[in-house]
Formats: sequence, C-alpha cells, structure tokens
Amino acid sequence: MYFDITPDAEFTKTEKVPGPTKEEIRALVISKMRLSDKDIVVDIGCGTGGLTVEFAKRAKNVFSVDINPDAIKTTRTNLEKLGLENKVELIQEEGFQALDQIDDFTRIMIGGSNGNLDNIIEEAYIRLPVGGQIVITSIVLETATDSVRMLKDLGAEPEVVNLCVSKGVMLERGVMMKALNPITIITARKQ
Ligand SMILES: C[S@@+](CC[C@H](N)C(=O)[O-])C[C@H]1O[C@@H](n2cnc3c(N)ncnc32)[C@H](O)[C@@H]1O
Repeated sequence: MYFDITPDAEFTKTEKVPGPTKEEIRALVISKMRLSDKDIVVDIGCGTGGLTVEFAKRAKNVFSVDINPDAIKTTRTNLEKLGLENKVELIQEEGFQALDQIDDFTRIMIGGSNGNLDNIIEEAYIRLPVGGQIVITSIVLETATDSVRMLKDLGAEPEVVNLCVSKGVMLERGVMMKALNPITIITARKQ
C-alpha cells in the first residue's frame, strides 16, 4: 500500500493546462476515495495528472478523461515519468460522453465538468455499484452547491469538506504563511 504523495514540484507542467491538484488536497482526496487495489477508477478532468498518478499507484486500473488534448498529453508525460503508464487508459473526450466507453468502474473523481456537471454526476452515480464512491473537487462555489443538490436528488447523503491550506514561505525574518485557494470536496457513497 502506498502512503506517499508525489510532491507538486515533480510534475511536468504546461501553460495550457491547470497545474496538479496541490499535494495536501490530493492526500485528502485519496482518503475520501476509500481506494483499494481492486478498484477501477475514473478521473474526469485529469488535467496535469496530479490525481491520476495517485490513483494509479493504488488502484487496479484508471480511466483518465479530459476534453483538452494538452491535458491528455501532460498526464501521459507525468505517468511515464513515474512509471505508471500501464495502469491508465487516457481518453480525450467530454466527460459525460467518455463514461459511455467505460465499464464496471467502482470509484469516480470529478475534477472538471464545465457545463455538464449534472449529466456527469447522474450517469456516474447511477452506474456505480452499491458501496462505490464519488468525489468532486470544486474551486467554484456553484460547483459545490450544484453537486450537493444533484446528489441529494439521486438519494445520496453527500459529505462536504472545505479545505483551506496555507504553506510556509521561508523569509529571512521568519516563516510567512501563504494561503492557497480554498477547495471544497464533496463525497458520496452509493447507497
Ligand atoms: C482543475 S483541472 C484538474 C486538475 C487535476 N485534478 C490534476 O490534479 O492535475 C480541470 C480539468 O478538467 C477539464 N475539463 C473541464 N470540463 C471538462 C469536461 N466537461 N469533460 C472533460 N474534461 C473537462 C479541463 O480541461 C481541465 O484540464
């Protein structure tokens, strides 16, 4: 079982793709996903591959989806760098449409859903097996409130956690705490 989280600085980044989910946030997402090595994970909005690499270290296999071809390229680069490419199938597609191509997933992470959040959540939740887990990260408040509404409509009992992380910057006169963007994490277990 892996306990390490890959440091942010180890990821290859590109200007055209948002950077990896920060390592402290990734640590909590991994815990909320309740992953085992039997799980089949879908990562919608894989971006730089920050979460995909964490899932690949721990799960049986991973399907990573992004609408942006540069994100798929960047995620591939990061998987290869860490020797994890064999665990992951990359799909360049809109998240909702990609779900049609993926069978028997047991965990789903939604980290990007522009314009299609409701459809992705509904399709994902309905297809998860009982005990399966859905996790959504949001920087925009509306994504969080829409996710909660949608999950409640589907009969789930969502949990909501807001994470405000500050990191120390070493100055000559001391340590200055610098705040990162607050992230809301919504989690639900399929009932
Ligand atoms: C904040 S980034 C995710 C970062 C990623 N979790 C990581 O750790 O590297 C969001 C990503 O979602 C993708 N995205 C947004 N809407 C999407 C959709 N409807 N379908 C698929 N991907 C989408 C964007 O292209 C972007 O790469």
